[in-house]
Parts: sequence; structure tokens; C-alpha cells
Amino acid sequence: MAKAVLGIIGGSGIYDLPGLEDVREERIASPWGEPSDALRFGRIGKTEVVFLPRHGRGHRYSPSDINYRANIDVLKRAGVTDLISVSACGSFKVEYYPGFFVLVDQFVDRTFRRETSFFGRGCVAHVPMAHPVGPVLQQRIADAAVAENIPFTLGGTYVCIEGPQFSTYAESITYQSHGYDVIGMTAMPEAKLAREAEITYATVAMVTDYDCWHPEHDEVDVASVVAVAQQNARKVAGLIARIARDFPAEREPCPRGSDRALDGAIMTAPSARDPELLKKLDAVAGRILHSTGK
Ligand SMILES: CSC[C@H]1O[C@H](OP(=O)(O)O)[C@H](O)[C@@H]1O
Ligand SMILES: Nc1ncnc2[nH]cnc12
Repeated sequence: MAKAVLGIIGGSGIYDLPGLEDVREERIASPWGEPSDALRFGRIGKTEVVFLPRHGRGHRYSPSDINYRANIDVLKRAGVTDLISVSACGSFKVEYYPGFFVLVDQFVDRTFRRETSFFGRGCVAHVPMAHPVGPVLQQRIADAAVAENIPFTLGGTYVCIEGPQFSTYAESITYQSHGYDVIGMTAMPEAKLAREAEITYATVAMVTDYDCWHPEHDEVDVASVVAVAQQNARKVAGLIARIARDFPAEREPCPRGSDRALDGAIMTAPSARDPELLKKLDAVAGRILHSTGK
């Protein structure tokens, strides 16, 4: 069994991970460009933890400008096996109020100007995405939320918009009528890329607002999102610390196969593969490209 390394991506309002011990910071180079920030390595209990603030310290990158490929690539290079992404979200359900956490298990991708794959011309691959969240990882988050007294629900659909503008009223009620639970701007293509890199992924969607559909609530703005995210930062730190302390030293195989997603996924014949692209894939697809006959 492989050694478990827990990765945490912090979203809006989460630029640091209190509780991380023996912290060491390292800028890891990626052939996919600039990641959002240096990685912060440390441990919580006996678990190795690697933290990356998705928007960079000081919130320098907008959702469309984040280099999601570089972020996932450096986390893979750092040995991350399980990745928890924390995201501020708008809610489409009255009962999911600001401060409530939704452990989503589905995503709808409405982004349109992002690089969504490590693969392409010279090495084509199609990984399964039916179940984008690792159920064992998600259950660990749920168990920790119970222990930390955090109100949450297990399961839900996150619609990812391009942004950076928030949605119009017509868009908001359309998403709501589709049955989506929460809305954000960052989980895609992050979840797709984590799957391609064979990293087990789960999102903690932290409700910060009711977007703009709720007749009794003001429409979302940055100030309200940031206020709730900051109020929740302590809860998030407690949740992550609890998950990390209870994390097994060795990870068990993902029942959904997220840690083996590239098995049989590469279509391009070995003789037709582009050596330059293969070089860039050394970390994310190393397991499969360095084994024989794939
Ligand atoms: C600050 S409001 C919009 C901003 O907040 C969310 O960020 P994240 O998912 O990184 O927590 C949303 O996706 C937008 O990027
Ligand atoms: N209502 C909303 N729409 C998109 N992204 C968000 N992040 C936090 N609240 C949001």
C-alpha cells in the first residue's frame, strides 16, 4: 500500500493552515507553468500535509487565471495521494445557510476558458469522471465534521461557473431548477485534473451566501463571502486537523478507482506519442507511462 500524503487546497479566505507543524515552504517547478504559490509542507499528528492557497497569498489569481494544471502537477510531485479542496460557495437551498458545509459528490462544469486536461495532441487520454469524489475520503471528512460539531450534509452538486462575475438572477434560478445545490468558480477543472493525476479528490463546499435567487437575502457580494469565509476559517482548520490526525499512514485503494484512473485510459499508441508531452507528463502519468506495455 502507498504512503498517504494529504493535500489541502485553500479557497477564498483560506490562505494558511493553522495547526500545521514543522512547516517548510518550497517552490516546486512545474512543466505546466506557475502554480498559485509555494507549497507549504508540514505535518498534523503523524500525517504529512501539503497546503496550497488556490488564489495565492493576497488573492492574486482570479478563478479564470489560476493555473489549475500547475497546481495539481506540483501537488502530485509533492507526493499528495488525497486532496481536499475547500471552496466558498453560494447555496441554492434554503436549508444550506451561510456557515453550513456541503460535502459535494458531483460537479457540473460551465467554465469555458480554462485548460481542462494534461493530455492532448501526442498523448490522448480519457479518464472516467462519473464519480469525481473519493467516497472513503469524503466519509473521513463527514466523520470529522460530526466530531467537530460542524453542520453539514453528505452529497450534493456543485455547479462551476467561469466568473469572475457572479450569476444573473435568470442564471441563478435556472441552476436552482436543475437541482444543483451550490455554486462556485473553482472546482472545475481542478477535480478533472486531480482525476487525471490519479489523486483522490473531495471538496468541502462552505456555504457563504444564497447567490441572488433568495427573495429575503441580499444578492451575493465579495464582502459577505469574505466575512463568512473568515468566520469559518477556524472551523475549517479544526476539520482539517481532525481529518489529518485520524488519517491512516498508508492509503487503501479508492473503491472508485480514482488512484488508478489512467489504467486503460491512454488511447495514443506508444509509437505515436509526442516525447515532449510525455516529458511534461512525468509526474501526473508517471505510474502508467513508466510501467511496461501501457
Ligand atoms: C470571493 S467570492 C468568489 C470566489 O470565491 C470562491 O472561491 P474559492 O472556490 O476558491 O473558495 C469562488 O469560486 C470565487 O473564486
Ligand atoms: N454565489 C456565488 N457564486 C459563485 N461563486 C461563489 N463563491 C461564493 N459565493 C459564490
